[in-house]
Amino acid sequence: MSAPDETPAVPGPWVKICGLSTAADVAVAIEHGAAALGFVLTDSPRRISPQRAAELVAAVPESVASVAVVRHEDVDTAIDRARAAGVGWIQLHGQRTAAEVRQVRSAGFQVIRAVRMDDPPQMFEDWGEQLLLIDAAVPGSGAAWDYSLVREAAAGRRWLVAGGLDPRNVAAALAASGAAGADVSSGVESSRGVKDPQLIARFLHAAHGRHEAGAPAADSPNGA
Ligand SMILES: O=C(O)c1ccccc1N[C@@H]1O[C@H](COP(=O)(O)O)[C@@H](O)[C@H]1O
Repeated sequence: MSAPDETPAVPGPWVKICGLSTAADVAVAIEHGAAALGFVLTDSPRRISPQRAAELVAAVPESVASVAVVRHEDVDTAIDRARAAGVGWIQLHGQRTAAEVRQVRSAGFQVIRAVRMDDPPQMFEDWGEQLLLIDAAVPGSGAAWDYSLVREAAAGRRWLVAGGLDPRNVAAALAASGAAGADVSSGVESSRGVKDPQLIARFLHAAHGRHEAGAPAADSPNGA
C-alpha cells in the first residue's frame, strides 16, 4: 500500500497511468517513471475486480501511488473496494461533496478529486483532497480539449490535467495548463481497454521531456 501524507516527490510532472490490468503494463509504467497507477474499480471497459487489483498492487513499490478509480459508487462502497485492492489512494469521479472527501481522508486514503473542465470555479476549490484532476467536459470520452482554459481557475491548486492526452500532446498540455501532472487512459491504448506498453513508455517520456537517442519521436502517429 502506498499512502504517504503528500504526493510522492518525483522529479518533473506527476504522471498517472490509468486503467491498468496486466502485470506487464504495470511493470512498464513503473520502469518509465509513472508516479501513480490507476486501477478502475467501476463500470468501464477497463474495470478489474478489487482482488485482481490487489494482485497487481503487490508489485508496486511504496514510492509509486496505487489508485482505485471509482465513479458512481457511494463512498462506503468505494472505501470497501479500495481496501480490498490494497491501494493507498482513491480517485473520486461523479458528483461529490466536501463531506465525502473528508470521509475518504478519514478512512486513511489519499484523494484525487475529479472535476470537469466546464465545472463552475468553486468546484476547483480545495476540499481537502491531495490532488484535483480536471478532465474533459465528457469524462472518459478520450476527447482532447483546450487545456489552457482552466489555467487561471486552477492556479494555486496542485492538479492533474486529463482527457484526450496522448504521447503527442501531453507536453504541450502540461505547459498550456500549468498542471502539476497528467493522467491518461485512452491515449496509451492500442484499442479500447487494451494498453500498449510502447505508448505507455512514450507517454511517460514525453511528459517528462525525455527524448532519448534512438527513441521514435512522440509527435508522430503512435510514436512510430
Ligand atoms: O479509465 C476509465 O475507464 C475510467 C472510468 C471511470 C472513471 C474514470 C476513468 N478514467 C479516467 O478518465 C480520465 C480521462 O481518461 P482518457 O485519457 O481521456 O481516456 C482520466 O483521469 C482517467 O483516470
